[in-house]
Amino acid sequence: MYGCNDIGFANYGKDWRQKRKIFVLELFSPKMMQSIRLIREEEVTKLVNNLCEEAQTNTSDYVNLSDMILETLNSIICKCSLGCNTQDYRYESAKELARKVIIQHAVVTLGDHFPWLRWVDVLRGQIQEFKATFGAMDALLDEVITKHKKLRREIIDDNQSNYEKDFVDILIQLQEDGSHHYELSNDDIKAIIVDIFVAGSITVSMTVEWAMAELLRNPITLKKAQEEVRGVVGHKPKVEESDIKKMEYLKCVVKESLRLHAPAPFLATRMTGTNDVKLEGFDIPAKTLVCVNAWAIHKDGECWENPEEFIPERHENSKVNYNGQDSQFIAFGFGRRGCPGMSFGIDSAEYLLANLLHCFNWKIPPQGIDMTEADALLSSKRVTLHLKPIPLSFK
Ligand code: HEM
Repeated sequence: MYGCNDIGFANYGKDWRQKRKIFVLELFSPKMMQSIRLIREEEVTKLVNNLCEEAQTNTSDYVNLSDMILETLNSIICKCSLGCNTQDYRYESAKELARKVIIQHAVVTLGDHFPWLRWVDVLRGQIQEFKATFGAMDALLDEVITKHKKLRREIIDDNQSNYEKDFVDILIQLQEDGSHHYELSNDDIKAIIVDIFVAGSITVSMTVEWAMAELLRNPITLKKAQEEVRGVVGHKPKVEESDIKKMEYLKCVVKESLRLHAPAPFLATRMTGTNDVKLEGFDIPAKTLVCVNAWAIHKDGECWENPEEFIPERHENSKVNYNGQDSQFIAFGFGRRGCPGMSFGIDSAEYLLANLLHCFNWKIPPQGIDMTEADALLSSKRVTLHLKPIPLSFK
């Protein structure tokens, strides 16, 4: 999309550096993180309320928790990016399109492996489907940018400086001010927003989904995590963001979920430098494209004891952290290409999981939980997670 003019698919260079700088310094600045936190709290409260309602109205049914978590993340990302409220028709279309873009990004077609067989993808209608989704997303974002620019002019004319900005507002402001000595086109703005849609919601929702699945299969671990969360939150009906820093075990649960089920199993491909290198007995010629398999590294018996087992305790007092400096744990990648949405991703996963553990007890369906991974670019669950929520009373 947009000629790979985004962050995730762009080659190294000035363009990529500038966009990444904008992403980190402007969109996820400490000030923006504050308004993102409020949006997150609002959407997670909505999820908790919906689950309570489901539990009361459909007493015999198991809810599709995977879908409900993804819906919550999509709402958070759409609100942060476009700022539209739930009454706005664009909000629903944006959420639906974001869902389609995510699914289609993860599809590997025959033509991706064998470019001369691209015509088969055309015959199957896949290319037309991708183009239709891209066209609809592009048109929607054009409309969003036009409306935001109009509103911005009215706000400037009225001398109001203190209005709540979303990501599109910030990008338009940078475009008009020429900040960072960089000319941001409308296509650049759209490409950055699509990156956030694609990378921001499914990765986090998969982390929470796998964590819930693992916990429900490990009752002792579940009990330990729930006792910690409930001990910290007490009789309050929901978890506050500030509670999370006291939940050491919950943090280990999220980390272990990311180890065992890294949402992005393959990192961005890298090219080795201009010299040949020798690594672990292998000769790697200069300028070789290298594909790093985080999934395999996270399950390597030389790095991890009982690598296939879900053991959050292994992270207690461990020096291995998220920043990719320890090559055995690279869920967010490493180096200059490492994930710029890491803090947002971890905070969101921890906050969502804490609320699910605090507000409900959970029941597994009679057929159990299928832990098979889907065969795709993202290691999602092949079968969505269905559970029955049993709400707790905090009166
Ligand atoms: C649990 C959540 C997440 C995980 C596990 C994750 C994982 C990753 C990984 C493995 C990469 C490739 C890094 C590399 O090759 O070294 C990446 C890149 C990226 N991620 Fe994330 N991510 C998460 C959340 C997010 C969020 C919330 C956003 C945005 C809101 C985001 C935006 C990006 C972008 C833009 C890139 C491309 C960076 C570049 O190429 O310079 N990610 N992510």
